[in-house]
Amino acid sequence: MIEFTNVDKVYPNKVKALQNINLKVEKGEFVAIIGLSGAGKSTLIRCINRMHDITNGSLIVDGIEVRKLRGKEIRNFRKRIGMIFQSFNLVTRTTVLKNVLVSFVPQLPFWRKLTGIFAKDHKLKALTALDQVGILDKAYVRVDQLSGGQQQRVALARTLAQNPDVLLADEPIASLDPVTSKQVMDDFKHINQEMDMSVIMNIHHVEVALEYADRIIGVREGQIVYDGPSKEVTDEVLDHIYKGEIDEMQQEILEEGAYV
Ligand SMILES: Nc1ncnc2c1ncn2[C@@H]1O[C@H](COP(=O)(O)OP(=O)(O)OP(=O)(O)O)[C@@H](O)[C@H]1O
Repeated sequence: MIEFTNVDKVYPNKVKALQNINLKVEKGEFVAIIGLSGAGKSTLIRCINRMHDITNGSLIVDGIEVRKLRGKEIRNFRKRIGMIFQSFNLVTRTTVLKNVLVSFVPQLPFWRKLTGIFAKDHKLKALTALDQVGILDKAYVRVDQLSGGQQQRVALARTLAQNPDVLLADEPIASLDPVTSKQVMDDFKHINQEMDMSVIMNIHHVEVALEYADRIIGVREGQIVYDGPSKEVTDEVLDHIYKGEIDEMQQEILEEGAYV
């Protein structure tokens, strides 16, 4: 379980990215975080795995007070929290399997790091993860020969190989076409349901968020302005979350209209 209590995040440049966040996410939930660019979505997600430190309040993940972790504790904690990025972060000139195996490198003894020889059980875990996202047949293919969607699946497999409790995803479909986006979102849904893994995802595509997530969190100017089931998200709720943008769009339409 993830619990934010009165969390603020102020960056060193004094930007208040999060203000008084109160939020609980239970195991197995599929949560989408939506909101305007700059609303604080990435910051919110990145506090969970301690990529960013919170400034005030308390953030507890599976009973652990995240801000109190130090050194090795942070590394061990991060293994339990999978993170998927928009940009896949893969080594494209090598095979799919090696990219998944990379996730085990921090756990290897020095001689294995040096020789690049992976243990059998790591290979097995990596191949199982590739199977879970449906690209086992690509294990020995170079990553630069895969499509964008297949590359995102490799990134997903690399994260799954660590068997995390939670999957955080920061705009995972932002650079994908609609068909590929659907495949990747189906993967997330499948993992969420079959493996009972919580998914917390930042996403700009509102219609996709509503289709796949069970719960929507709307963020505006660093604050949660909606938290509820996807089914209950109405146009009024979306207006409230995206208020600034809609007002600006209306203004632009009106101004353009004046020139017609
Ligand atoms: N490392 C940083 N240092 C200083 N300010 C930052 C940093 N990262 C983000 N910010 C600021 O914090 C606010 C929230 O940013 P954040 O990236 O969390 O928003 P977002 O909703 O994820 O935006 P987008 O959808 O464009 O990715 C913005 O005003 C942003 O400029």
